Formats: sequence, C-alpha cells, structure tokens
Amino acid sequence: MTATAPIAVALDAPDLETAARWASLVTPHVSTVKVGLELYMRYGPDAVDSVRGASRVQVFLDLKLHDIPATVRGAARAVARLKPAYLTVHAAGGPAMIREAVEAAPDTCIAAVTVLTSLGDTDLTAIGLDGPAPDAVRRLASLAVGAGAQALVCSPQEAAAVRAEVGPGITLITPGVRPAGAASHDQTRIATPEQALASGADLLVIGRPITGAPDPGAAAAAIAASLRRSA
Ligand SMILES: O=C(O)c1cc(=O)[nH]c(=O)n1[C@@H]1O[C@H](COP(=O)(O)O)[C@@H](O)[C@H]1O
Repeated sequence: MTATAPIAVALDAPDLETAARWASLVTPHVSTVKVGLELYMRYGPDAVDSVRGASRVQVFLDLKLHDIPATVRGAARAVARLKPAYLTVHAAGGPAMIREAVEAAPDTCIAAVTVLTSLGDTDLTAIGLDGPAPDAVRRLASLAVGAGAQALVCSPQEAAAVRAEVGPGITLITPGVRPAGAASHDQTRIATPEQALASGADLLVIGRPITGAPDPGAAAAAIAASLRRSA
C-alpha cells in the first residue's frame, strides 16, 4: 500500500452525511481531513467522530480561535479531549493567547494562522496590518513560534520565506492550493500543489478542488499522484 499524501481535505460541507461521505472517499489517499467552522458550528464534537470513522486518518480541527487568553485556554481544553492532530488559533491573538492554547492541549499540535490566504495587500491596508503579505506573515510566524506554536498556516507563496525564518522543526500548513487551471474561488494568495510542496510545505489544505469534483476520491488520488511524481 502506498503512503497517503500530505494533504488535509477541507470538509466544508453543510451536513454531516456529505462530510462523512467525502471523508470515506478521500481517506485512502490523504493523511488528514479537516473539520472547519461550518461543520463544527452545526454538529460540534459529533463532526469529529463522524469524519474520523473507523479509519486512522488524522483530524485537523480548524476553529481559528481568537479571544482573550483565558477564553482560548478554556476552548482549547474543551476540544483537546477530541484528540485532534491539529487545532488552529489566529496568530494575531497574540503570544499570551497562543501560549494558553499550547498548554491547554498538550497532545495536539497548535497551528497559528498568520495571514488568511483570502487576503491580498489591499485588504491588509484596509485592516491596518503592515504589509506586504510576506512581511506580515513572517512577523506573525515568528511571534507564534516564540509563543510555542508547533505549526504555522500561511499561503504557499510565503512558505519558503517562513521556513527560512522559523527553521526546520515547525510544521508548515498551506491552504490556498489550486491545481493548474482550477478556479481560485475566494482565495487570493495561491499556488499549485507541486509548488506548495517544493516551497517546503508539510501539509497542503485543499477543499473545493477535491470536494467539488464529480468524484472526490479520484480528485484526491490524482493530486496525490502528482505530488508523488514531483517529489
Ligand atoms: O486555517 C485554515 O485552514 C485556512 C487558513 C487560511 O489562511 N486560508 C484557508 O483557506 N483556510 C482554510 O482552508 C480551506 C481552503 O478551502 P478551499 O479554498 O476550498 O481549498 C478552508 O476550509 C479554509 O477555512
């Protein structure tokens, strides 16, 4: 049996049946499935159990926590019992908040989201965040790692620069991944799966290019095969 590809499929579905069906189709090919806000807001912990099923797939719980440190500590502690492999927090929540999440979920890899891949430089100016994006990402990456985050979320466009900034021990997770010719949807800072891997990403988050395909299992298998060829 071939090893699964370092891909987290974003199960952004309106209902649990659809998410569980996508999960069962893609898990032979990918290492990880991601439960995000859409599913968790509706189903809570059941969403995690349901997509995990009987398989050994890793679950990435993407709740993008961003609140005062004590509240994030409580939230991280509450979901730690679900044993997700990864849990996201926003790096912009600051070092004290990140530290609380790391301490509250010791068996989970806390992944700090730097600058959302949907944002471009004009958005950063509107928000009041000093850009350009690669500079803001590097700054937040360094802050998050200093606070104990073991993983970082950034676009594949910044992965090489972030790796140079934080060194080899940190897991780099990149959404904003689109196979050549695929629709970008609401993503702004994108690259192909092969480019993401070559830039040093450890885990590629891919949603709609897989889940929106007529056969999500075949779409996941095709991307996994292209990554194997490019490795
Ligand atoms: O934390 C994330 O996973 C995340 C961070 C980010 O900066 N951008 C981003 O798109 N994501 C998530 O990655 C997934 C991307 O999905 P697609 O655009 O359909 O491939 C979605 O579930 C987003 O919530």
